[in-house]
Amino acid sequence: MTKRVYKVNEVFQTIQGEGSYTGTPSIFVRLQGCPVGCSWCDTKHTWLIDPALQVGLPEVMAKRAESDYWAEVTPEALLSVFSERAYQAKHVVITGGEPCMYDLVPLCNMLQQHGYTSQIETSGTFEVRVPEHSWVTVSPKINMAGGYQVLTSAMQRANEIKHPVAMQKHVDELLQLLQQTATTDKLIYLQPISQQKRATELAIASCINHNWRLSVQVHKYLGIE
Ligand SMILES: C[S@@+](CC[C@H](N)C(=O)[O-])C[C@H]1O[C@@H](n2cnc3c(N)ncnc32)[C@H](O)[C@@H]1O
Ligand SMILES: Nc1nc2[nH]cc(C(=O)O)c2c(=O)[nH]1
Ligand code: SF4
Ligand SMILES: [Mg+2]
Repeated sequence: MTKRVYKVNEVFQTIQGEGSYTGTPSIFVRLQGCPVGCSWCDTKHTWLIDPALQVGLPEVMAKRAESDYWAEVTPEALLSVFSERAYQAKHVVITGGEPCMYDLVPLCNMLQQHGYTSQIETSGTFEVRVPEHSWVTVSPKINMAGGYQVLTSAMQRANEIKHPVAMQKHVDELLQLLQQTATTDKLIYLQPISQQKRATELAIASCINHNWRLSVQVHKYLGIE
């Protein structure tokens, strides 16, 4: 039987700042662990699962800053926290770390049973184990140092593809991946890496050129989580 327990780094309510749900009040559940190793990753504190850094859910909920502490949490305990905190958002974004290291089916089904929609933010380097009703955002990490490859099945399951870019090489890699995986029917977003001016200009020009969409990490411009 699937073990219904997840290693959680943080839980918070904010506005979704990326992709097609941008602007949607959302509860973020950030899972611990990612082996992909993107040099520009903005959540490096989620990479390692250090057994010495396991704490309880109350300690995770009490965090005031990013840290690599994590807690083992069941879907039921997460729902209790949502109601204790009186969260109003009905959309739950499961991110990480790399959330697809986990079987997300029990969590997403439980959320749906309680009236929440779910969205997964994934690199597409693990099999995507989610129910059909979950919205899947694949942010492909092409030929990362760790040897991680984007799975064709993840590209096929995606509802949207959101590709971080800083250089023309990143745009070319995306074009090649879309061709290789015969991806023609997805929403495609380019997301400038770390709000750099040149990355943003490149993303704007490439979006216009290819008729893709722009995603600018709105939360970082607003200074919110
Ligand atoms: C931190 S990742 C976690 C989920 C999953 N590991 C992934 O990569 O999709 C969430 C999103 O942030 C993007 N991201 C991470 N660091 C970024 C940065 N410095 N600038 C722009 N986007 C970034 C990722 O590409 C991904 O779309
Ligand atoms: N506001 C907000 N929107 C986000 N969209 C994706 C995020 C992520 O880290 O996966 C993220 C995040 O960390 N904050
Ligand atoms: S796959 Fe996602 S969490 Fe992992 S290193 Fe890359 S951006 Fe960060
Ligand atoms: Mg983020």
